[in-house]
Amino acid sequence: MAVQTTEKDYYLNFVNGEWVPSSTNERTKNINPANNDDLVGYVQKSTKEDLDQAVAAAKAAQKEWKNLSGDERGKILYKAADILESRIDEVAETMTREMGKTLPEAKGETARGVAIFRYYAGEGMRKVGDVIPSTDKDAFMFTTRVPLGVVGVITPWNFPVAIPIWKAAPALIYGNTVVLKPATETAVTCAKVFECLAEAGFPAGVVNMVSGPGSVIGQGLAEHSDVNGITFTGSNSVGKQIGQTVLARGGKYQLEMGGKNPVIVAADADLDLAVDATISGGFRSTGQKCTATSRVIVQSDVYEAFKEKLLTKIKDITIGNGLEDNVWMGPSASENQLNTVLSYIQKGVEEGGSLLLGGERLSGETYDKGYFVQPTVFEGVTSDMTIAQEEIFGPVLALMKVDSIEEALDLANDVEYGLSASIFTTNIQKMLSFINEMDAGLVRINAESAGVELQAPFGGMKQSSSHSREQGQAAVEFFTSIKTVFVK
Ligand SMILES: NC(=O)C1=CN([C@@H]2O[C@H](COP(=O)(O)OP(=O)(O)OC[C@H]3O[C@@H](n4cnc5c(N)ncnc54)[C@H](O)[C@@H]3O)[C@@H](O)[C@H]2O)C=CC1
Ligand SMILES: O=C(O)CCC(=O)C(=O)O
Repeated sequence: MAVQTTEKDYYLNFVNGEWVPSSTNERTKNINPANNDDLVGYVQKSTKEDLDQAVAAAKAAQKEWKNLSGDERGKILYKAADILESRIDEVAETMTREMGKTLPEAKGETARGVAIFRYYAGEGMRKVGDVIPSTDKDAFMFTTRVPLGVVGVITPWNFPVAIPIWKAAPALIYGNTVVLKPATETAVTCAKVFECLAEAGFPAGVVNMVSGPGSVIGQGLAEHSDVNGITFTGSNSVGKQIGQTVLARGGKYQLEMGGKNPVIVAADADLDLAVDATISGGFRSTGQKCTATSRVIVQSDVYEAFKEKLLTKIKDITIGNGLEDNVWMGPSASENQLNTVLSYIQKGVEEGGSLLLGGERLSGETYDKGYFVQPTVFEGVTSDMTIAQEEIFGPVLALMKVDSIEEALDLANDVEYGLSASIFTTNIQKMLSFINEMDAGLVRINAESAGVELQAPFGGMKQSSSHSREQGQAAVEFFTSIKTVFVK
């Protein structure tokens, strides 16, 4: 196996079992968003020609790969898990340097990647179909599943290890081959995951990675007639464009997009628990999760008490370079993302929200070379304001006061998204109303809005997804087709 770099800090594409530069040899420089003097590495700025080579390799490898037994494919996934586990510290440190989340979070995410590999490795030994009684007494009818073929995987920068793995691992175990386009912002971290895949011994062409601009490599994958399915996580606008492109050529697609996730705090809630979960859900990963809490809907009886506890605790948050001990929140992942967050904050003020805390870019010696923003809390936010409707992807909470749980539920549902939602209450009737009435793919009771478990289905309602689900057993629905067999 060729080594992954031609020079220190240069990361190549992985195509047909080899590490290769892009055909133009152009690169993008990735720096640490906590300290822009820190160079993380250079990644390939690939072209359509590079992509075509990867797709051709994946297509050529697919038949032999699908004809292995599930157990044989699973053994390679187990090996990938072991290799990633042995490199957890290095991969996590790269993640922290490349996109800013704190080292404990990055380690947790890498460990989750290991567990996802193992979960899907085990899938190779599980049932693939059902026996269905035929109306003909002499016939035998059953279902089996077949892979799609070549799967294009387009991933974002906010979970640079877990998302590529939770899409690629099920694709592979069910017999598909993969061409993955990582977000450029975190393509070094993804290259390290691919080093693990390269070492695990996948046959040439089964897994490929091509980095480069979304408009060229992402759009190129969506348009490619030899790519049978596209799985995407990222922004709503790009997701919809991909969906339309793939649909137009009759391919299969799966989109996981934004969220505008509420937490409801009922009058009977354990307020300390609700405060901790709101902070964790809203500010971990600097608010850059599609499952992040962004709207906090509080019953008026406990509004002032909740607000006081929340603001007191937020003031204790330590902000800085996520590699340092005792730092709880890192920077925004890029200058672009920081500017997006600051512009939403400005809009919040202009549209009449009251800024209770934060709202500024952090400055001073620790912060000037990075993209740090203060944890920010608004109150007096109404549903018609931009910060109550659009995904911010930053550490910004909007407090909204309501008189009843019915009003809270109406407000919680009054957005175009429906990914995740939480309620804090000790009352069983309120829990049940919330479970029934909340339009979200993930509803959580007395727990923060983020917190996806790899063995459970994950995906959103309304504009948050293509109405499909990924992870857990649900993944089989996207990555395979059912074949109904009738034997007589
Ligand atoms: N649902 C989620 O988990 C995520 C949501 N977002 C949201 O999107 C906003 C913007 O973040 P971006 O990184 O710009 O997201 P994005 O949607 O532009 O990027 C996601 C992936 O799509 C690729 N891509 C970009 N343009 C493409 C195109 N025309 N065709 C095909 N692929 C394309 C990107 O290179 C990346 O790999 C964030 O502020 C956040 O609100 C971003 C990342 C993850
Ligand atoms: O909350 C999580 O663990 C997953 C979030 C996610 O899928 C995302 O932000 O893209």
